[in-house]
Amino acid sequence: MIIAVFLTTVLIVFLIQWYYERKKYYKFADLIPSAKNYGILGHGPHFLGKNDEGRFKLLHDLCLKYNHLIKLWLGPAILWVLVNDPKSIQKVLLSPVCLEKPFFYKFLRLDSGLISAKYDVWKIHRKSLNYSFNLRILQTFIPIFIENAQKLVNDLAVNIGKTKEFDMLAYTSKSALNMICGTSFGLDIKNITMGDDVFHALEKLNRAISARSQSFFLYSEPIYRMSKYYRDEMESRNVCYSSADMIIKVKRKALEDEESADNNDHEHNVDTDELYRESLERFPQLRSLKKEDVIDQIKASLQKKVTQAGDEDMPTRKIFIDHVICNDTKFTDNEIRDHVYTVVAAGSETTALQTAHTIMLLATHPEIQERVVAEIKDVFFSDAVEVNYDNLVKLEYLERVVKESLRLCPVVPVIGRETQAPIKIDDDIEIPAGITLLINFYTLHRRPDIWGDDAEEFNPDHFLPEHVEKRHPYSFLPFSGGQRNCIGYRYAMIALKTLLVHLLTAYKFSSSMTYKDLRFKTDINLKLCTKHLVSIEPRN
Ligand code: HEM
Repeated sequence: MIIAVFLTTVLIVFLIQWYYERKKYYKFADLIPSAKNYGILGHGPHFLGKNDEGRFKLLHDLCLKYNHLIKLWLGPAILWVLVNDPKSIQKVLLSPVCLEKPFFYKFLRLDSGLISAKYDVWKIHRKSLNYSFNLRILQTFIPIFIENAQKLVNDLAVNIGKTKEFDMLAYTSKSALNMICGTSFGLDIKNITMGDDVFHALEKLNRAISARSQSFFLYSEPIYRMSKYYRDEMESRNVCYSSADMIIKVKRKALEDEESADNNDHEHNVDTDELYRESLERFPQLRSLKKEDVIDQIKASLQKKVTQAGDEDMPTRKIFIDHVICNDTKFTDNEIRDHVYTVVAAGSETTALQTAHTIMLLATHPEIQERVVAEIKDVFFSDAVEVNYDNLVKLEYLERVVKESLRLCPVVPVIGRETQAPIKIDDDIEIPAGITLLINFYTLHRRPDIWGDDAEEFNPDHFLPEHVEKRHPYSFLPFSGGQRNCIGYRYAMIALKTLLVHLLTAYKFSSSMTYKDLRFKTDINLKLCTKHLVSIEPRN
């Protein structure tokens, strides 16, 4: 009895102390506005009973209304601060104390993948992987983008003349996955057994992770493990991991074969007797050494020269997979797997969705579609004009169309950061360490005070240079900003433009849907609530 009273008293004292400490720590939050707070339930009841679309819309409306900062309590203990205006967003994204990702990125279970890695791991890996995304490497990908774009055009041909509309995303998804395999892994998807199964596994995995991040109760690992989502996640993860492992195995073998072929060539091509004679002529002092020793020295120095030449060239030479598995990076097997999986997950669905969203915008705006096509015809006026980087840069209107699509449909609509030290957002508010900050790009891109009265309209002229220069540079952030921005942003822009040039040259896209029918929801990425329904007619 005495023990029970004692333990209860200790627990009560502990809870009171915890409550006051927490109150003191979160005092800053009193200065941040919010919608009605339901005490111990926080702001949860606002979101209750809403579907994915409703929750996303509510978040958008709240961020528009509280256009500087807004707080959201998820129950009594979890606080999120949404940072909404370009000036504050710039402060956060450029701050060295906001490079950490919040707890929910752990749900991805990719400890070394760039998206979710802890800051200390991320900074080493990002520096190393930047090499694989430099412009010189990306330009060498254009033939692979073209090959995939032509295949996409051919695949779509079955829909010519059909009255029933088809789902554009189903086609772009496979194409984007093939592109990543071809470019980042140097693989031809036909030669490996990665296809529909990986594609469906990635979708299922995204659904499970997204369901977890949107349900406060599933944050607890033991509770989540009892849910259907956990089983789905593990099943899909196995499929993705075995494909990643296979990619690594195939590439390791190819690199080993290449290396031994190089060595053999090298040994076969070198006439050591000839070199021995030459060396003795140039360096008579070598005559005092044994012939075998001299030849060994010659071979060693030749090998060194080959390696050094390779190293000099290293930053521009290696595609992603060769870079992560080569010995220079010293990545462990688990790290390599996380990187491979991250690039598939981060690079394929984003490119697929953005292409499909852009096609929907053009299908619902025929006059803009015709203007892009006219520009493409101007630049590629004959079959002899190549689709290469320089010619893609000439497509200024297409560039504005792609940017407008990224503005209205940023496929990564919301990101998170965690403060590692206090950060002053404005004169009144200093946010302490350990707080989760969210940035909602979808809302930022639709603020009428930044984009004007036609903020909700699809108007590529929002990106005319005279309009761009009047806006705050952090008003448009589809690829995020600062050091932890999207490593693949140039890749994505080149891939998108190459796909669109081929699609729009081959077909005229139309849809029975109107622009107003395009409603959005988010799981991890920004999705349409409906399918991307279009029909096509061949262009001549
Ligand atoms: C339209 C296409 C794309 C969009 C809109 C996009 C957007 C973004 C955004 C907003 C982030 C920041 C995420 C965060 O902080 O939580 C990000 C990160 C990342 N993206 Fe992309 N992305 C696209 C395509 C790609 C492609 C094609 C690749 C790879 C080939 C890629 C690889 C990555 C990686 C690895 C990160 C993590 C970077 C880091 O933290 O260092 N993305 N992306």
